[in-house]
Amino acid sequence: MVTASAPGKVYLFGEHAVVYGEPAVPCAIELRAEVTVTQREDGLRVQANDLSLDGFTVEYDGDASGRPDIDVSDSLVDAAMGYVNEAIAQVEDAAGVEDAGFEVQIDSEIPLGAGLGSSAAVAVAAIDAGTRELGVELAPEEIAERAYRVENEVQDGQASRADTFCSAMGGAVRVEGEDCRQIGTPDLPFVIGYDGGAGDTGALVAGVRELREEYGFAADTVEAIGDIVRCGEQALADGDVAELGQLMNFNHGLLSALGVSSRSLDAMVWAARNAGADGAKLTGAGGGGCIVALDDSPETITALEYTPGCEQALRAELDAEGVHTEGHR
Ligand SMILES: Nc1ncnc2c1ncn2[C@@H]1O[C@H](COP(=O)(O)OP(=O)(O)O)[C@@H](O)[C@H]1O
Ligand SMILES: C[C@@](O)(CCOP(=O)(O)O)CC(=O)O
Ligand SMILES: [Mg+2]
Repeated sequence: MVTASAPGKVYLFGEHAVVYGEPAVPCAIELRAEVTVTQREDGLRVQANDLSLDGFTVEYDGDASGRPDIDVSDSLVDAAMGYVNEAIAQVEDAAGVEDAGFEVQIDSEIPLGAGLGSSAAVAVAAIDAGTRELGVELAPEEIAERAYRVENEVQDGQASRADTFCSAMGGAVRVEGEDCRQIGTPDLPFVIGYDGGAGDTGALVAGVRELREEYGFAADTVEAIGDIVRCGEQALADGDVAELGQLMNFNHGLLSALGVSSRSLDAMVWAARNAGADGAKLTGAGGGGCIVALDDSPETITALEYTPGCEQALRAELDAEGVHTEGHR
């Protein structure tokens, strides 16, 4: 039995545009997904207590159909189970085995589909735990690359390496295409506002792709997000938190123009700004879920808690720890 954990993340800048080769800067946060993998005689058995479909907690055996016995559409089931199933396929590929039997248990502090990278954290931790259970030890960079393949597969060939590299390595990272590196940052206190909702990453990415193909100015908007990231790198190097906040605000406006914000995300962004945060933007795919604010005032959490549509507000520290095992017996 091996347990591994990996962190979620917030995007300082660059989500969506990173899918088209622009740079992005995600930062790992101290909310983690823990995955325990145990070899078993036959088949795959998954226990995911935080994942519910149609009100049912998901627990499934990889029987002939490979599907849990619940009354929801195939596409919803595929979306829910895809990350774990593909991660196990990567484990088998890395270890050079076929049809290994596994019991997989997932315990996660990261809300699902909320832009905090739960899918990447689960994929990264599952690959680390699964390969170690088979006696294979992968470098974090290889775990990141294999977890990227998981996201790319589940998101229909539309994923960047940003979430998975960040989750595997920890800290702040810069990702541009295949160029992935860790970067230093000044002390960045984050406040997260969560509306209790979720967005469908694959569908939101596809929506941006269509806009980008249809309108030149949407393609320009994606490029402009890349320009913001390039300015942001200088602000990070200078430790200029006020400038970082300003750039986050601009980035949110451009994401909104690309159609991936929502009423509750906008409300939380404005509440944080009005309470004195240096800047605020949605994080991740959008549609619903979380905003991240660069917090300069203790009032920001309270202001968010009183914002209609906000279900939870919390402080989140940068997590320097990427994927690691919790115990190996
Ligand atoms: N605790 C969990 N247990 C099982 N699957 C999970 C868990 N957390 C995330 N996932 C998988 O990740 C998907 C959400 O990923 P995604 O839509 O990319 O949103 P995000 O990465 O922003 O949380 C879920 O539908 C599920 O397949
Ligand atoms: C929209 C995107 O840039 C980030 C998605 O993040 P999340 O899954 O919503 O946490 C997609 C990607 O980079 O693969
Ligand atoms: Mg995701």
